[in-house]
Amino acid sequence: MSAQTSQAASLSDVLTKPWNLDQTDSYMSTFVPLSYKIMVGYLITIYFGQKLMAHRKPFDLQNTLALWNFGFSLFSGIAAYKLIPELVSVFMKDGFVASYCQNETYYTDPSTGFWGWAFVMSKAPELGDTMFLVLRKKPVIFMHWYHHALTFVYAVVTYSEHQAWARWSLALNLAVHTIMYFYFAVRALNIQTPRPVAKFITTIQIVQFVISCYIFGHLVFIKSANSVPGCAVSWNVLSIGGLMYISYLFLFAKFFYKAYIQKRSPTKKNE
Ligand SMILES: CC(C)(COP(=O)(O)OP(=O)(O)OC[C@H]1O[C@@H](n2cnc3c(N)ncnc32)[C@H](O)[C@@H]1OP(=O)(O)O)[C@@H](O)C(=O)NCCC(=O)NCCSC(=O)CC(=O)O
Repeated sequence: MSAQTSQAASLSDVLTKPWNLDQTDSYMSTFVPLSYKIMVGYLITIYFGQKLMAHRKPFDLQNTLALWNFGFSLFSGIAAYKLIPELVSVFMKDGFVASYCQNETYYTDPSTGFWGWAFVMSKAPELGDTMFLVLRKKPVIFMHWYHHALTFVYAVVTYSEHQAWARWSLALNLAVHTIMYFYFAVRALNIQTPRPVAKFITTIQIVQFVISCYIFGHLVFIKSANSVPGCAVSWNVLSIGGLMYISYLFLFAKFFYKAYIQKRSPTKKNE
């Protein structure tokens, strides 16, 4: 094989050339290892960023943060609009199990393929959420940085391994994030919202993780018993994702208990 043909596709190839899964896979073959390095860089930046900010005044970034959050809310809304109809259509046509076992044209279709990939890639700039917390000298709770770091790497791996389950993961997360980022944008503008609004958002986050855990449990069973031949799921994703969703469910349930039952804000001081 010549050096030219073995060269991986670049980000601009994926963005500017017509959608081609082989090309995206080629790009992702370099992005997967890079995502682990980005995750480590992210954790180091939080650590040293907080140390650096310890003796400085917090930056006043209200408007930038509002714009940032509105941007993510809008992006999530558009991506949800592009991806959810495909989930509904597969669900109606082939049933619930098929919707997390069969890829169909999810990855090869130019619309769902691209928007699914765009969702995964958006997890990198989403790490910027934490930089706003650091620069504004707000507590960075364990649940926040753990969630951001792990979700990023997990999303990249899941997409790269063409998991049919991604269809659910993306639809759920995009729907929740459209509302959550809108809430954060409104809050960044210092607009007060009734407490039930936050409670509703935490609830839909928890519902998202309950559905994810249920599907994962079933996928473990399917994979172990090979009861659905050709089910597009790997042990790699089942093990990382399974542990991830169980831990998220636990952390968000604990957050719910603290914030809305004990009424002690978990984000106003470190846990
Ligand atoms: C209702 C929630 C969305 C938010 O609850 P909170 O108690 O944190 O809400 P709050 O209104 O008291 O305070 C929000 C504070 O966060 C600041 N803030 C603004 N934008 C933010 C952003 N993009 N990410 C994290 N924090 C942000 C606000 O300025 C405000 O600070 P101040 O008022 O002090 O100026 C909750 O369910 C939640 O997720 N809390 C965990 C915090 C978090 O980081 N969540 C996002 C990632 S989890 C996620 O994304 C799950 C998923 O995948 O669905």
